[in-house]
Amino acid sequence: MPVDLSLYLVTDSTPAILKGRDLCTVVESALQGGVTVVQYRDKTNDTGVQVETARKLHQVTKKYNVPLLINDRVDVALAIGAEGVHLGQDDMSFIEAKKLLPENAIIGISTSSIEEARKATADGADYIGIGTMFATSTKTNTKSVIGTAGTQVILDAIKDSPIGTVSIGGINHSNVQRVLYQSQSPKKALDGVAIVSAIVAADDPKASAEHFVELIRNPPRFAQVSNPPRANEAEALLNEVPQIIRKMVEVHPLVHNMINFVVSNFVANVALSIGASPIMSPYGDEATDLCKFDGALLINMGTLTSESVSNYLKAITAYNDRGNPVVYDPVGAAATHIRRNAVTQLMAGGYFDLIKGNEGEIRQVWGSSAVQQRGVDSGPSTLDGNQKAMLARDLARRERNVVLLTGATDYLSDGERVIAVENGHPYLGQVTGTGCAIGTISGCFLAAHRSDRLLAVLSGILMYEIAAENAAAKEYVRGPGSFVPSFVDELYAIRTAAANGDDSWFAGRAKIHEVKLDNVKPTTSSSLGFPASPTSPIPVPRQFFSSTSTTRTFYTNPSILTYNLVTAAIMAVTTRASRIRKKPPNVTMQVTNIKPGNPALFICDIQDKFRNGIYEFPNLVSTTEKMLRAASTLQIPVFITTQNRAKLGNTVPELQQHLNGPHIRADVDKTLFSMITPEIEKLLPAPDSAPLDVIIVGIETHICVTQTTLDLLERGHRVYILVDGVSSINPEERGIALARLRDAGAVVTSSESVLFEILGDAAHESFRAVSGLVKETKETTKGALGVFSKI
Ligand SMILES: Cc1ncc(COP(=O)(O)OP(=O)(O)O)c(N)n1
Ligand SMILES: Cc1nc(C(=O)O)sc1CCOP(=O)(O)O
Repeated sequence: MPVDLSLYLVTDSTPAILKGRDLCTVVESALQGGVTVVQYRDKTNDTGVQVETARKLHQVTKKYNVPLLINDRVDVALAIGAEGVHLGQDDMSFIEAKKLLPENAIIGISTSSIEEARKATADGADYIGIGTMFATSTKTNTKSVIGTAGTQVILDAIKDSPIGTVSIGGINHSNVQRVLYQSQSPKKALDGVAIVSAIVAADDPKASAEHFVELIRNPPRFAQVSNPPRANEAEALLNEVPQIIRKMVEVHPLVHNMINFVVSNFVANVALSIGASPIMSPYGDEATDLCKFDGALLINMGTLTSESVSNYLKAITAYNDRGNPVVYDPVGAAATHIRRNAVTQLMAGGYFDLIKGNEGEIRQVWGSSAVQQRGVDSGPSTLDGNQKAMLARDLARRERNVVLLTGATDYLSDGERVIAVENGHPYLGQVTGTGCAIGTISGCFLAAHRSDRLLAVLSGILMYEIAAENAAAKEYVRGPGSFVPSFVDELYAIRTAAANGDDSWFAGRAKIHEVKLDNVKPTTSSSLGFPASPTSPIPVPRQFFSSTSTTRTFYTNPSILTYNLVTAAIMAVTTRASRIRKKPPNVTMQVTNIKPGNPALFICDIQDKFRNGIYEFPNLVSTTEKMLRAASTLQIPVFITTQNRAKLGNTVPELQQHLNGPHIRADVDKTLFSMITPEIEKLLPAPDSAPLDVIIVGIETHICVTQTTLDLLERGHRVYILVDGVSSINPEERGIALARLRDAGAVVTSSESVLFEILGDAAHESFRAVSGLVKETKETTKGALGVFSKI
């Protein structure tokens, strides 16, 4: 039965959301506002009350000719003759529900991965709920937060099916248009959004629903129509650049900079010199007024503080709502946990017309957990030109915006066209703020010319980099110091020439070409949990200086640290262990000082049935519990297996309470001895991504732990076996297995040692929490080491 999913209301009877009001009254008000489907979701009342409430709700929904679906409970749906049900992955299966329900009943299934979506599609579900879009306090035990990027991947995977789709989780008036716009894959879009709190908790559910209807019907103000490709795109663009520069000078746009304090003055001068009007304001609330000048907003997170992200989000919302351009410069995106979290929050919190960064930053935004950035330097480049072009294109395609990946060659893409720019001068890489100023300049051009964002940003880059070349060529410029005033002068000179209609400064100067990627495979995601980046696992040093902002200065509060160019040592350690079963003695291993920079925790078969047989089982459980708690604090992905669960029982109850949360990536029952089952294999990073640092605990050391370790080493991952976290029935087997695995290339270490290696620094944001945990568990740690350290 075709159903209009566009505004799908999911009810909630908890006092925090319903606020003591009558559910039927709230739902009726929402129906008056335009809700198209209602799902009765009741997690608190018992069956009798649910049947009674559902019956009353049904009277209401029937008046509006809107289907009523029942969450989880096929029996309740049958009892009241509801139009259908919504089932989660742990509820009655689709097949069973189909047997019980009338032929034309609507059945929706919750999905959060490609596999679940494909299965629901193949089974014949009417629609899928795709979630969790954004973290939400309405439901805190959701499996994974997948955002627009994850949703897009799922939609793409089922693009050939007519199945209906709705997104759920954290959707409200300020993000609904972005959700619909950014999650759209080329061939399939969402059919609607499912909302709980933004309607049920609203003071006026009718007005809330009406507002949603209005927003859903219209594209966001920042939506772009893509321009048809032209035969000679680079040349066509170049023909337009001078007039775009003239336009920017005439418009005299306001550029609102939320920028790091180190470069603020320089950037303001650059903006003035090109004819724009800069304002530096880190105060989010001010954006409500500032956005009315219809200029651009720049978010540059170079000197992030504990208040920055909330201020940025306020400003982004104000500019997004007004449809004014927002530029994101994720300075030092991969450098620290704080910055990585900030990237996640900001990417989920708003729309960026342009994301601009060096290779390391753009890779972090793409989602690679492999990126290790030192300060805000890009770090050693691991991508060749085509790969950078592809990364810029694929990020722009995914986010439906424009991406500028800066470096000796800049790569600029709107998801279709990719333009490489080779202008600039090495002095730019020697002056603090020259990279940041590109973000500001781009904002000015985006504000002045909105119909083609790629052309706008390209015009800004060319003005900037040609000015740098002109400045460096002056005979009085002897180095970066004298370069700066000359550069500001040259920007001003181009602005003046442009204002006078003189384009001679531009003739023959632009060094750009279009990069054709027709035969290059897109950047792929091996799974939603581990978005792959097109990187090689072994970084190679960069050979050249940056022309723009590959290298930047690392600012931290309160002290300012400066790291210079790309001289950082490369911490590439190759673990090449061969699986002995397959390839006898040809084993090479050069691990010297590896650090678990990309950790994952593997918990192997800690099941009830083994409790009495395994040597020192309680000690093994206490170490595992500590590691699980630390994993939750540090958000380390966790993979769990059980061996033949039906026969040997579940993971022991002591650990169950720690097996929830988005960091729990898999809980798989297996018959294989190795944990690397097909399900888990699919969740591992793609072979061309950076390896994992897998920490293993569990049983038995010489069987499942051994085979898991060998499988991981064979795939190029690094493995850390915790002596105080693995055991066997015969204690002697432990020692033999650990010695063998160490020879094969694994690191045999202790839980405490690995935790402090992950922290690396007492200044780590989680240091207090983890050291507190270590202190709290010191007795059990001592007990475990007492029995397990004698290998
Ligand atoms: C439209 C829609 N999508 C997803 C869900 C979540 O359902 P489920 O996974 O069963 O979780 P609970 O709702 O039971 O907590 C939904 N209810 N509706
Ligand atoms: C019921 C539900 N299911 C989710 C999922 O991710 O499957 S999120 C969710 C709650 C959505 O509530 P709100 O609109 O208030 O954020």
